[in-house]
Amino acid sequence: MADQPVFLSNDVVARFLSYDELIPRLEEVLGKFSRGNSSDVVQPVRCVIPIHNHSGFLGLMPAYIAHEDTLCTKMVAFYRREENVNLPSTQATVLLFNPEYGNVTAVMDGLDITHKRTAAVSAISAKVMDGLDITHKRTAAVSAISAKLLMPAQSDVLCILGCGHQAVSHYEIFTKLFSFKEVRVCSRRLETAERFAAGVQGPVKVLSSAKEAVHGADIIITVTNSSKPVLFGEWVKPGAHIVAVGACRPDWRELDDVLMRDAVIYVDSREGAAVESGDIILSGAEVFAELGEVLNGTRPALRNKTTVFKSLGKFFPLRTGKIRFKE
Ligand SMILES: NC(=O)C1=CN([C@@H]2O[C@H](COP(=O)(O)OP(=O)(O)OC[C@H]3O[C@@H](n4cnc5c(N)ncnc54)[C@H](O)[C@@H]3O)[C@@H](O)[C@H]2O)C=CC1
Ligand SMILES: O=C(O)C1=NCCCC1
Repeated sequence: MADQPVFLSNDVVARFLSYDELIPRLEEVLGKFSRGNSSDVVQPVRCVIPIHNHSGFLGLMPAYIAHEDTLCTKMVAFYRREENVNLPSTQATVLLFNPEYGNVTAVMDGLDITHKRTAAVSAISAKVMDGLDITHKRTAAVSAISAKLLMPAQSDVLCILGCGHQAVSHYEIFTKLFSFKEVRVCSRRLETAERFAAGVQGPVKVLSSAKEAVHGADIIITVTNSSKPVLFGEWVKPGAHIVAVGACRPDWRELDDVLMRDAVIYVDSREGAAVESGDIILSGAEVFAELGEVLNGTRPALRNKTTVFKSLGKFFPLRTGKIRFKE
């Protein structure tokens, strides 16, 4: 008879999630996923149901990695919240299974508990920064992989549009991995951007207009919960790299048609993009490659062109070998 599953709170999970380990791990899984032989890394397009009464969605994200026998699923609820609503914008839980017996061995908090309590109003508290969770770290790490592959060789200016939770993890990893001369932020409300700037550890310039914020930027990260474009092709410096993290529903946008038409489009999963990305579906843009294909060397990284990485969220890097459970 199997033991009860263990519960791993965010602070325990966080100990296993250093960016130094996350990045190579995610590169490995992204590459395997894109190999075409789907029997090794199996990750179907997530199943998402609307939570009509609360303007939210629940996504189920199962994954099996055959060569290391890892079976898990993430369950994520996400909402488009107004900033003054004291409710979380994302909640996530990860279940880890014994693949042979099918029993659950671990339940992992996918979001920091402090974050859950304080989200929205004091979203960018120092505590959130200390306890960045699976969802925030994984998403930012994949974005950093896209930047490693696709941002211009000389990238001096980083701009982040949106100043919520993902902005924090993206700021953290991008300033850790790369050296920018200037980091700019802009959010829907000036006070949110100012609170962000006061909370992060490092220099950042707050701008009140997105157009001014992105002017001349070499890399632009959109981490908003907007359903309408926040970034327009005519503002973007030719050759820039855009990491588009929000707009994970087929009728939501962050990028306009001009940008989607003029840029070379990379995704985490072609299949997922065709079903979930409003920026791709509604603009009719063609996907050029998956990040995994670039990592595998089967598609090129066109660094000299304007590139967009449309992130949708996949590939959580759990490995049972790292955490030992009694079964
Ligand atoms: N691609 C992926 O793997 C993942 C995507 N997401 C998505 O990323 C987005 C951001 O997530 P969180 O940071 O957790 O959300 P959040 O709710 O904490 O922050 C959203 C931010 O966007 C800003 N914003 C909204 N409209 C804007 C506009 N027009 N211009 C500038 N800023 C604007 C808000 O002011 C807020 O600061 C959400 O859409 C979320 O669903 C979240 C997790 C993973
Ligand atoms: O991968 C995730 O986690 C999420 N993806 C899209 C929306 C919210 C969370």
